[in-house]
Amino acid sequence: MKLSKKKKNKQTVFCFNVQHVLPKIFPRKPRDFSLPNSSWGKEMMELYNHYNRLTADQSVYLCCVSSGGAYLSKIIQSKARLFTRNIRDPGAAFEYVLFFRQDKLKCVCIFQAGHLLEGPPGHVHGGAIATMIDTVTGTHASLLSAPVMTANLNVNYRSPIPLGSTVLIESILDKEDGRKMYISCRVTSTDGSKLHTEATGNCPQPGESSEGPSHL
Ligand SMILES: CCCCCCCCCC(=O)SCCNC(=O)CCNC(=O)[C@H](O)C(C)(C)COP(=O)(O)OP(=O)(O)OC[C@H]1O[C@@H](n2cnc3c(N)ncnc32)[C@H](O)[C@@H]1OP(=O)(O)O
Repeated sequence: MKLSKKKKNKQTVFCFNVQHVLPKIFPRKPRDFSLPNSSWGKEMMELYNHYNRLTADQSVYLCCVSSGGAYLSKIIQSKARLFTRNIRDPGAAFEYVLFFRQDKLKCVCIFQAGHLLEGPPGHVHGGAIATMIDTVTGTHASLLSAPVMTANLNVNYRSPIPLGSTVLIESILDKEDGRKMYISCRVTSTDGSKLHTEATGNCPQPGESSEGPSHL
């Protein structure tokens, strides 16, 4: 898989952009969702600025995963959106920005959970948390190797995440075994003092005979 690095708004951007990689499959114009918007709270902005500064030394990259697409019918293709980016109202759902720390082979995601992600009253839905974990681990494994599919994801919810709050989602590579990447992930408060969720996942590159995204 080809990844490109480019300078953008003084950031070094690790452009994990399906539009760039797969122009035939994802033909629509990409849109960058990783830039700050008016919905971002103070914590989200401070953390973004912190990691953004680190991009200057080229060991940290901002990962832009923007609009997606589909390889099915033209109708689906024209309507498809990357799940985590499909609600256009800023701040309503998944506000996140993902950085890849090449120095530590680690991904750090700053995630602000919007009001449409409610599960238990006042707190974030477990499926929304798993979605973000899957996004981080899947992107991480793909950056380290080639496009992967999540085969297995184990999630342990340790403490609820208040709706509207900002959390850190950090993933590390535990083990690589052939085309399987074992990634673990922790969701914590931004100061790291509170553990919200832990997860482990196995993300293999699909085999040639797989129905998975050999198209990726
Ligand atoms: C580009 C934008 C990116 C944005 C980031 C978003 C990331 C989102 C990630 C996802 O949500 S992916 C969608 C959810 N996942 C799926 O739909 C996957 C469905 N499953 C499959 O397509 C296939 O089962 C899969 C590609 C995962 C594997 O099929 P293959 O035919 O390629 O391989 P195979 O079945 O031989 O398994 C490969 C290895 O993985 C192991 N494996 C397979 N399924 C497993 C499982 N469930 N648990 C543990 N290990 C598993 C399997 O044992 C084997 O180990 P060994 O090589 O040691 O023999």
